[in-house]
Amino acid sequence: PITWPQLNELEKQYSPSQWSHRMAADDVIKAHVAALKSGTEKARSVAQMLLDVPYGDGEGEKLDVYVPNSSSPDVPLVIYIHGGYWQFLSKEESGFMAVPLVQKGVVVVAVGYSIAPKGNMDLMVAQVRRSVVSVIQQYSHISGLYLCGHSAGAHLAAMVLSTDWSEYSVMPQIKGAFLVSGIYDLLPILSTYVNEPLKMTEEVALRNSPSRLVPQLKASSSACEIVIAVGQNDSPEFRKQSDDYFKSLETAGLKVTLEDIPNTDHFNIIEQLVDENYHLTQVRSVETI
Ligand SMILES: N[C@@H](CC(=O)c1ccccc1NC=O)C(=O)O
Repeated sequence: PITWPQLNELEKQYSPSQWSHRMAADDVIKAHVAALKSGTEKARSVAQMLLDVPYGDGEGEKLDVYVPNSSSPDVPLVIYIHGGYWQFLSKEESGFMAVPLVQKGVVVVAVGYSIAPKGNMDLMVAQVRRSVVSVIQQYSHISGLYLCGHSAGAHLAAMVLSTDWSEYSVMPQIKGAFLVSGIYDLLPILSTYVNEPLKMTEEVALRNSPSRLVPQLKASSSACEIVIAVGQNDSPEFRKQSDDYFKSLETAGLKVTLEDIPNTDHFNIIEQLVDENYHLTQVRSVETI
């Protein structure tokens, strides 16, 4: 069980489990992990897949591909980047949203990356960027590439959109990005418990904050349709992170919308993507197909 040190106000703002209206903090995290696990088991029982496909030489550099049965080559592909504060979770419980997508003929890729303390922020950002390059090299025939990330994964997805691809062998054209309950400015978490395993310096936090890379995003991803989603019951600070990032992207002239999802918290906002009738699943399907 997770023990709660005294949290100061900022740390409480950055403790998503403290804000759920459904359950106590420990229970909401347990329920979240259980939902992700059972959803991924279900996806693995219904979809064809390729597990542990390497995208680099590093130990954690593997991804899982969930493939639709109707194998037309010209299909959309969604890369899902899991959350967990850059220190929890893995691709092993990140195939949960594959079911409604695979049924609609979409390929879903769950990316693994080296969480802290093994990995650090620079490495995780470099890994997800390389995973995207590897996917388009292997699936060059796809009709469109989409990114979806939750929480820390939304941060990493925003960093992918903000990549200067000139140092890479290909220039990914990402058609849509679905950023769910993310953190886009890393400076506020520097002084919190979240940074204990990450050990970010201010310099690291600055260069890995999507909020400071909007000009690069505009240069690399100006055609991308971006949806920023946040839960009604996310903390005020999390809601502000989404709101501020939305405003800067909008001001920069990007194609971006902000979805404020009623009756959801930081955890069930993404868990419910297993449900094809859920509002966000519908939004995402419209974006994707
Ligand atoms: N201390 C954090 C823990 C947390 O965010 C978390 C823990 C386990 C698995 C996932 C998590 N967060 C988001 O995906 C919290 O208060 O929610």
